[in-house]
Amino acid sequence: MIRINNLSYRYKNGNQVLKNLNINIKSGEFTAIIGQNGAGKTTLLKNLNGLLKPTHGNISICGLDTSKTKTSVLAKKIGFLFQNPDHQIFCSTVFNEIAFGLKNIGISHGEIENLVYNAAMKVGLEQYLKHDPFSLSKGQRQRVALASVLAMETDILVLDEPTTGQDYSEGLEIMEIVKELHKKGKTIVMVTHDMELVAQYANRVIVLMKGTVLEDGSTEEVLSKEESLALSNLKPPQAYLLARKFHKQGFFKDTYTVEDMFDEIISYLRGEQNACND
Ligand SMILES: Nc1ncnc2c1ncn2[C@@H]1O[C@H](COP(=O)(O)OP(=O)(O)OP(=O)(O)O)[C@@H](O)[C@H]1O
Repeated sequence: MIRINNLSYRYKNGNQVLKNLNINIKSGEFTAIIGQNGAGKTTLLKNLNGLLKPTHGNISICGLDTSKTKTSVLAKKIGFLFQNPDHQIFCSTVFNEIAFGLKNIGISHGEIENLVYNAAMKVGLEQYLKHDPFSLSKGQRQRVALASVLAMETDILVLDEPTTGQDYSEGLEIMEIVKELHKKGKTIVMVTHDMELVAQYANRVIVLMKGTVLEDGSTEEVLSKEESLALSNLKPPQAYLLARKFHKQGFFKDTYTVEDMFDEIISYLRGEQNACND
C-alpha cells in the first residue's frame, strides 16, 4: 500500500527533517508513528499524502509515485485527518464540508448526496448536515473532518494526533470509529503522543528520532524496548508495564491494555467461581 524508499525531506529554510527513511506498510495494517516533538512525524505524513514532495527518494501510494501524481488524484487513495479540525473545516454547513472533496474530484451531484449521508452516518452526525460546523463541539468538529475524509472512500487513512485537544469521551468516540474502519479493512497510519492509544489500537509501531527510524516492529516488540523508547522520551503505558510483570509470572499472555486485563481477570474469576459451584 505504502512504499517509502530512501525518503529525505528538507524544508526551504534548509531544515533537514527526514533522513533516508525506508518503510513499507501493508494493506490492513494499523501503524502508529511515535517520537518526541520535532522528530518529523507530521512532515512524514504530509509527504505521504503529497502535500510535501520528497527532496530525495520516493514514495509510492497504491502504486502511484507521490512526486508525479496530483494531490487531487492521491486524495482518492489516501485520506488525511489533521490534528486540529479547525485547520480543515471551512464550509458553512456540515453537508458542504463533507461534500467539498467529492465535488473537487468531479463526483456527480446525486452520488454526492449518498456519499455525504453515508459518511455522516459513520461518524454519527447525520442529523447535523444543515448545521454550521462551528456551532458544534470540538469533538463533533473532529468527526465532521473525519466524515469529509471518509466520504472519499480511500483505502488508507492517515491521522495526525486525532484525539489531541479533545476530552476523554470525544477522543474515545473518534478512536472507536477508527477501530471499526480498521476492522473493515482500512489501512491506518496514526501519529500520536498517547502511548495508551498505541497499546490499545495499533498493531505496528514506528519510532522516529531526528528524522530516522529508531524502532519498527509489532506493538508488543516496540513497547518492550524501554531503553530505546527512553531515548525519545517515551515510556510504555502503565497498564503495559503492569501486564509485563504479570507475564513474567505466567499471566496475561497477550494483554497490554487495562480493558483486556480486566476481561481476562473477570473470565478467570468466573472460571474459578464455576469450579467452586461444581
Ligand atoms: N514549514 C516548515 N519550515 C521549516 N521547518 C519546519 C516546517 N515545519 C516544520 N518544521 C520543522 O521540522 C521539524 C519536524 O517537524 P514536525 O512537525 O514534522 O515534527 P513532529 O514530530 O510532528 O513534531 P510534533 O510532535 O511537535 O508535532 C521541526 O524542527 C519543525 O520545527
